[in-house]
Amino acid sequence: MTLVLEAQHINKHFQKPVPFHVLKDICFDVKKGEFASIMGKSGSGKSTLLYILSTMDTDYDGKLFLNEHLVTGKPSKELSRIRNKHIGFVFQFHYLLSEFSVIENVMLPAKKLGEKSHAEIEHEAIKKLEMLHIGHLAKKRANRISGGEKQRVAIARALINDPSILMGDEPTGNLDSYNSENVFQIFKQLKEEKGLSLLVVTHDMDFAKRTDRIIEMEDGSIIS
Ligand SMILES: Nc1ncnc2c1ncn2[C@@H]1O[C@H](COP(=O)(O)OP(=O)(O)OP(=O)(O)O)[C@@H](O)[C@H]1O
Repeated sequence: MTLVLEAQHINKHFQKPVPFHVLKDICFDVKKGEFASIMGKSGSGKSTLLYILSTMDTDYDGKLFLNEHLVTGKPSKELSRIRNKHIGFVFQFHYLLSEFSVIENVMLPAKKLGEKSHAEIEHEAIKKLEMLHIGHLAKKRANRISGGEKQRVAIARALINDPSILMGDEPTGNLDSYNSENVFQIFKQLKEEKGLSLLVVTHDMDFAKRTDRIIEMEDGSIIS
């Protein structure tokens, strides 16, 4: 079975304010089409791990593979390109550019990648927005839509380059139960219909128990 993501013996230390071994020999993988969640108490190292797995943090020991290629040690420019093309990221806060329209926000990562024409990117962005049932919001300014709609726009933006894996750091943490369920159903649909792999840090047990696998962390280690 194809491994989309593989972490081998990831260790990380913070030096300040005091030396601290924050991630201890983390080993796991995410298979193609798998929807996994990471749970654990506050401070157990979930976000620190996710930032390494998403290639945003390169200061660690161990090896990280994406689509079975080693990404550890690659130069930052190459990593940035790999990240933009292969990893979609959804945060607790949507980080949309409020002065831009919804569709402009969604198009940005594809513009940055620079592999398609403006018209092709626009067409893709409309498709993504329609898939998430927010096609009618395309021309609206990003600060003129609701919180739940903003998170769906952030998901459309994360999907614009057709990534291999979608990662989320508390993607429903700022949403009410209706919109949280909506996001869960979108993720499930992406897995089932597109074969997308998903890895989501969450505190929401109701969310996590419906994913394929819960990776539980405690004090910087995976305990189950
Ligand atoms: N830049 C940093 N320097 C030093 N220590 C840090 C730094 N960032 C995080 N930590 C510490 O590392 C530990 C893990 O933090 P992390 O944010 O990964 O936990 P978490 O499991 O995601 O927590 P939460 O659920 O509250 O978001 C915590 O003890 C935190 O205080």
